[in-house]
Amino acid sequence: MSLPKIKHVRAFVVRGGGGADYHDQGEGHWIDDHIATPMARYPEYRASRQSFGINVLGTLVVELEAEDGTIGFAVTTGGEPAAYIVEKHLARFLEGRSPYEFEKIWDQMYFSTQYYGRKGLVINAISGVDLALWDLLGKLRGEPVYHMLGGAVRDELQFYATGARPDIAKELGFIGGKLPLHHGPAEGLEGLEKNIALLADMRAKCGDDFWLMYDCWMSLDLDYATRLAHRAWKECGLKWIEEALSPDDYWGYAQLKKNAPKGLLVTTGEHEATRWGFRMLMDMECCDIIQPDVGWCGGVTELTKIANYADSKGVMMVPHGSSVYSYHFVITRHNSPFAEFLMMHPGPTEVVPMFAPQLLGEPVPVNGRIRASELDKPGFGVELNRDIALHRPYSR
Ligand SMILES: C[C@H](O)[C@H](O)[C@@H](O)[C@@H](O)C(=O)O
Ligand SMILES: [Mg+2]
Repeated sequence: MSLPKIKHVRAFVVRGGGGADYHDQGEGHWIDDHIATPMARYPEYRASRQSFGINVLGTLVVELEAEDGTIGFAVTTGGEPAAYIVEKHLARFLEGRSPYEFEKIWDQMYFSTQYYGRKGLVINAISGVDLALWDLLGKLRGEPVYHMLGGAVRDELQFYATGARPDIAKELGFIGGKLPLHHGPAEGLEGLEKNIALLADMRAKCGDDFWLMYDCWMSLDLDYATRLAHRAWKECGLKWIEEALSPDDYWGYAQLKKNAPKGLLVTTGEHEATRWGFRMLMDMECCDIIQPDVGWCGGVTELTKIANYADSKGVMMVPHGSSVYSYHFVITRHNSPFAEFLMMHPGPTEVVPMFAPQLLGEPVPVNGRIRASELDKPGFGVELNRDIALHRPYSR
């Protein structure tokens, strides 16, 4: 069965914030409210992650048009530099090729950029192209991506919620709430006590059975992470400590996993990339759960390799919140028993689509769940909102 070949590759950026670069939010949003980061050692960059540029890249939209006019697309984080890489470097490996050649296309995109890529922005760009390719495949075949990945292993997805209000997440039916950590080592013991006090307050509001997690966004050192882990677990029943250390500190994570109290899970991976990076995390026994972002780790083609290796080692794989791009994957995996939902409402006091306004038809959890049948649309089941300000900086 042959399919129309890929005719055009286009890379757009979106002006006006929000969307796939979900840290690009307005004033007063919980996601930019004094959250601990590696830059918090500089007081001038402590109050807001936007102050040091967390939102500097912006959204990348990759669009693939087949010979018959069918379009597949995807969004991820990358903005103009990623658009340059797509148009000037990666497009040559797609135009004139069959969408079925996603393995060879991925291989050529990765190894042709290896001399300057391997992680970060380049792999974000490759991920965006790969996701658009899977969307195009599904649109051409009239199949949802999850069918092409092997079909659902359960009837529904269940979600934990990331945001500043786990108490509200519980009322909305989520299975857990992941809080952003607010204070890192630069704020000393006083900051640690504030971290514990906030968690204790949420534990009192949520009761003993509701999962509570801390997301540390790479902000800690091993000693602080060890102390936080023990106190948060013992005093507040923390379920997991996430991304405590620098993604490059595999040795630190391996030691943190040894230091952590039995019963507390150590998780990381959203800023890791490719099968090789995740093999390092798993072979060095750095964590209990790997958390790749399918828009940053290499796309579906690479996440399949990462997830299979995790499955063979008995490691859970719960992707970092990436909307439909992770939902279609998680529903097909036994070692992905639940998924993340990033609460993009400013409070957050209500459930709103993650990649709004860019995606039309984006499903959202109801009572903390999305039924597999809601994903039964071709490709990733969403359409690009063409009323937004799309700009193609490197048109050819
Ligand atoms: C809430 C965290 O600080 C990040 O903003 C979040 O995007 C990421 O770490 C996550 O796990 O959702
Ligand atoms: Mg995280």
